[in-house]
Amino acid sequence: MIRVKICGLKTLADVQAVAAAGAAYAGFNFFPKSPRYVTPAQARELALEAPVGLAKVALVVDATDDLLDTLVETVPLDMLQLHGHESPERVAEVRARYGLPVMKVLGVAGEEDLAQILDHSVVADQLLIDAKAPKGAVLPGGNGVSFDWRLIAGRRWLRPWMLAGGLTPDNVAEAIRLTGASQVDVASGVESAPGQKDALRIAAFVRAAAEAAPKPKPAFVMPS
Ligand SMILES: O=C(O)c1ccccc1N[C@@H]1O[C@H](COP(=O)(O)O)[C@@H](O)[C@H]1O
Repeated sequence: MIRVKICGLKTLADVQAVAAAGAAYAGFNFFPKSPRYVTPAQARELALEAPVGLAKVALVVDATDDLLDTLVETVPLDMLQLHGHESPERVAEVRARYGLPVMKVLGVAGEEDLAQILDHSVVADQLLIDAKAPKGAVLPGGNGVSFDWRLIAGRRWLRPWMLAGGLTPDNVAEAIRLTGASQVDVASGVESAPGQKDALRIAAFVRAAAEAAPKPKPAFVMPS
């Protein structure tokens, strides 16, 4: 089974579309420059509407303890997604301070970016392997940019991981087959305009990911 995270939900209709499609994670974005930004109070209202079983993830970028304190006190959360330049030491600190699972995002553009994944896999609960943001981009993620998936084909890490970066309903199946990902994350690829989620694209994305899941091998039957 492929677990899908839809990131950057802003409305109740978004939460309903994500739940109806069968996604596993709903992401709320607390990076103020993002077109997907929500305030802690808005996220609280949305998170309270999420059905049981839909994990609520807070996306933050180099967040201060003050922001994290506010989020954890305001929003019922299941996971923190650290999408900035957080060091392994900071990841460990956040984990210890809040007692929530932490997913650390690592940006990949080339082979040289793979070592950092190993460093973080010792401390994070999950890893999110995303494309590195293009030079000069305002957003550190959510740019609809992919990396060369062959760089991580067949690789395994110590922790559960997700693939992100430029995924869409049209390419997610190929991305899963090439990388062996069992979890995928998308923001812009299921939108009709920046920050505007599209329920049909969300459903198509989750369906395409599910169809790409490796099929269980039939049991071997001894010929008589
Ligand atoms: O989506 C954003 O606006 C965003 C802002 C700041 C950091 C991360 C952000 N999004 C994350 O990036 C991945 C990939 O996005 P995309 O699918 O390529 O648009 C996304 O899944 C979010 O976790």
